[in-house]
Amino acid sequence: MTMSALLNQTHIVQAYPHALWQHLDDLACEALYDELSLEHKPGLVCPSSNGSHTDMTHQTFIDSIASLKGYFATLSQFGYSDADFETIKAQGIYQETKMRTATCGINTHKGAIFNLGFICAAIGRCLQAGLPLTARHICAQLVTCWQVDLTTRLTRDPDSHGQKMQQKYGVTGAIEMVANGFEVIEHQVLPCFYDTMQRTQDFEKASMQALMLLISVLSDTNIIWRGGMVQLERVQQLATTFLQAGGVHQAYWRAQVQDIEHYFIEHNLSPGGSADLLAVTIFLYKVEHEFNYSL
Ligand SMILES: CC(C)(COP(=O)(O)OP(=O)(O)OC[C@H]1O[C@@H](n2cnc3c(N)ncnc32)[C@H](O[C@H]2O[C@H](COP(=O)(O)OP(=O)(O)OP(=O)(O)O)[C@@H](O)[C@H]2O)[C@@H]1O)[C@@H](O)C(=O)NCCC(=O)NCCS
Ligand SMILES: Nc1ncnc2[nH]cnc12
Repeated sequence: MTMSALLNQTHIVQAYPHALWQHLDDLACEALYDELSLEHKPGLVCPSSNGSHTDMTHQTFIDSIASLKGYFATLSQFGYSDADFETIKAQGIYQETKMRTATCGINTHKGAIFNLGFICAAIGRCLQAGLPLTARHICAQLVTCWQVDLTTRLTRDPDSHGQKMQQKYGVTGAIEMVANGFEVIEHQVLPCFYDTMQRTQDFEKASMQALMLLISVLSDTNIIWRGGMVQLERVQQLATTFLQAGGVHQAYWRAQVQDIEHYFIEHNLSPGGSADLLAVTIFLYKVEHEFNYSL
């Protein structure tokens, strides 16, 4: 980021704070919408398919995203004003209740409320500290400000699917992902997204390549919940094979993605954690892009 862009960023937060929080809120909701709009996501809800889900549709997700509007602005402001961990947590819990009201009780974006919420709080911290809004700085702020709180002060629900899978198989899940500052996104998935964008200029391809990379490396507790470790390893292998063969850079990549999609549906699997982290990747891309080049 150039010095003039950094000055602009500081100037904007001081001169137009509400416009900035609103802009971040819009970008986060857009990222969720981009994730939802991507077709042929294996096992996930897409515009033309409910994937492996019987209780939610594309409209359920649209309603869910609508219920999230404003939350990301609030979390960014909380980060900027150095709100304490309990305040951030209470807002996340409140937002989960709003989401469930909007979706008639269905869990659409529980993971995203947590992941993207903390990313926004970290963006607020960066703005307060005068740091450029890059993935590196945002992820570093997360670790510095909240790693200890996340690992020691967040009450774990022994009945959640994620915690049950951690107890049973010793895998890490959503809490560790945030507490470790989204290491896998900063160092692998976001660079993969940029690389694919640069090579193809195609947002759909970049999103699919990033999603497949996420599926290949993540201990996605949604997959484990429905299919155990055996299915987690199988789908990680399917995604790895796809990427090693060239991923979306192959001529017939769509046919291969559809084969993977069929496998997920046949085995009733859904990579909900990977979907959330695709939205996080897209959001970081949008933030880096907007704040480094547009201001
Ligand atoms: C802090 C919590 C997120 C605690 O999480 P916990 O460890 O208790 O696990 P879960 O409650 O099971 O939820 C975690 C959600 O995170 C996503 N996820 C899964 N694996 C990973 C991973 N490795 N890394 C990051 N994120 C991951 C995933 O969310 C998505 O899937 C949900 C849809 O799933 P669906 O297939 O419908 O599954 P279910 O309805 O659960 O079951 P079936 O249909 O299969 O029967 C959807 O939410 C996606 O977003 C996991 O679900 C949090 O629970 C918590 O404590 N919240 C309270 C608020 C709070 O403290 N907030 C902090 C401040 S913001
Ligand atoms: N598109 C999607 N389908 C199912 N679960 C999800 N969790 C987050 N996004 C999802």
